[in-house]
Amino acid sequence: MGTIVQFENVGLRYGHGDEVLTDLSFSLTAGEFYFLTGASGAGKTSLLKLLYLAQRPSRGVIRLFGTDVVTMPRQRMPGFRRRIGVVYQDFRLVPHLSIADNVALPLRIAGVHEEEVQDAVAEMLAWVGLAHRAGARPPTLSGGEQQRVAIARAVIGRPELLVADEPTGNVDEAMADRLMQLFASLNGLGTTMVIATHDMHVIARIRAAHLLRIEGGRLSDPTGALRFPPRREPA
Ligand SMILES: Nc1ncnc2c1ncn2[C@@H]1O[C@H](COP(=O)(O)OP(=O)(O)OP(=O)(O)O)[C@@H](O)[C@H]1O
Repeated sequence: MGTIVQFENVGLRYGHGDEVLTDLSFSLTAGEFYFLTGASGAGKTSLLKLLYLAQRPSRGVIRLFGTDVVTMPRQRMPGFRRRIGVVYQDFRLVPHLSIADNVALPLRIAGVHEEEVQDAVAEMLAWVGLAHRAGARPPTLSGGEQQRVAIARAVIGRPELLVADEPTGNVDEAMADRLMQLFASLNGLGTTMVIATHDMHVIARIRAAHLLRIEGGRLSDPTGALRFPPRREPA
């Protein structure tokens, strides 16, 4: 498996403040499962934003799918973003669209045939336990339900890279287990996973996953995934 993400001496500061991410140099291997942990404010969301191209670094090089995305012309960004599924911490659902239409968005943008879209949306909504709410608008859902819609939308297009920010933060343990099964299946189909979470129960669900930890804007690597060839164990 090749390298899907490569950071070289990356730093990030917001405005004129101190660097919130410092000297990040690592690469992620395609097809692997990574958890990102760290205390509140350590820089997890900032690192994920760099990964899904919502933020440019203040210094350093980031290569995604083999291309330097820092110097890449802006007009190429949307093509790259379509290869990445994102579960945002604040969900970012489109409030005036039904849940089914929110989940369908990535497939419609990709020009998938409508019949196929309908089947895939029905399957995804059933998986996240929201088939009965398909016609509802996001503002009428609970936080946990909105989170499940956001996950369904992020995974439906089988992205090459899935980036998720605390994706089980608003659901109970049984649903968290179910969502982790969904992530494991997607990973089994070849998607590289990067999931920020505080939840050790969730981390324990994926035995083959690598753990990355951010402390004070610096990355450490308790499982050695970044220094040695990745382990491959059954999930
Ligand atoms: N848009 C911004 N402007 C200025 N500072 C920011 C901005 N976003 C984040 N920060 C600062 O960057 C640091 C890292 O924040 P970040 O959101 O990446 O942490 P986190 O590990 O995701 O935290 P949490 O677990 O609470 O979501 C914090 O000190 C935060 O205040």
